Amino acid sequence: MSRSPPDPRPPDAEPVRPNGLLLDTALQLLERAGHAWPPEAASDPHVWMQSLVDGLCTLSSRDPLTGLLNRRQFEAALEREADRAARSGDVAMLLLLDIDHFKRVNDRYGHAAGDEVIRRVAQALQVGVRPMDTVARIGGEEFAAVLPACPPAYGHAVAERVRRAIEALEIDLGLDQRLGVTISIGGSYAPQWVRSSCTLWLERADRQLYLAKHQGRNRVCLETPPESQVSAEERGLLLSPASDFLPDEPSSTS
Ligand SMILES: Nc1nc2c(ncn2[C@@H]2O[C@H](COP(=O)(O)OP(=O)(O)OP(=O)(O)O)[C@@H](O)[C@H]2O)c(=O)[nH]1
Repeated sequence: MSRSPPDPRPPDAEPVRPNGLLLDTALQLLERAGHAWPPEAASDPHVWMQSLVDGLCTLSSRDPLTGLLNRRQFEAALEREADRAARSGDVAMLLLLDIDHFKRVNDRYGHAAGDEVIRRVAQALQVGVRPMDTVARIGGEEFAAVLPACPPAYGHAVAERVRRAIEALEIDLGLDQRLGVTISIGGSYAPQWVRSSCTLWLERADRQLYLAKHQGRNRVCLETPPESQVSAEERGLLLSPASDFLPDEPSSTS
């Protein structure tokens, strides 16, 4: 006879009722976020459950204002990219982007206008990079992007393209009001062949962002890519098949 698993919660804890409070809360959250249920969800419980789970996953991984990834998910993506750069020797670039004088936008036009500016900047950033790049909103008016396979020869051009696209935005605030904003961008590269920490990678980009702000804003500052400390011979060893490292077969004539 099968027995139910032990309940680890204290004996006086409220029972978790799948159709009770928990579910109500989840449904309220989805409703507030404007979750779109597929029409079949009304008649098919599997579709309903899948849509519920998908909706909750989206809520926990995306920024509700812009739909971009949130900071937590971005850090996970950055970890994966740092690993890949260390293993493959691929050059990955990290960009940190911060809207200039954003406080003035809120103060002058109101918080709703500020939100609209954040949404439009997010859209411009998303379309300004490749589909393989990861873009996130990591703070109030701060964004980040990690761009795999982005060598220094292209890095500046890519960041400049994004900066110019945002500078060219004409943000419609209604009542015939149009607003332009600028953005400062700092960037750094993941060290190839060496597993560094994402914290250090972020700190280096943040230093460049500070420089961009300090030098007058509306500009791109990228660090000089770190010189690889790995020699060509070592790289060869890293890429060789594992069989190259097996000890030689003992000779039968010795
Ligand atoms: N509308 C809106 N404003 C936000 C949001 N999150 C943060 N902010 C505002 O963003 C502003 C950030 O201002 P600061 O950090 O002083 O920076 P700044 O005015 O952009 O100046 P610099 O970065 O130095 O160019 C603050 O006024 C915050 O209240 C949001 O989600 N919506």
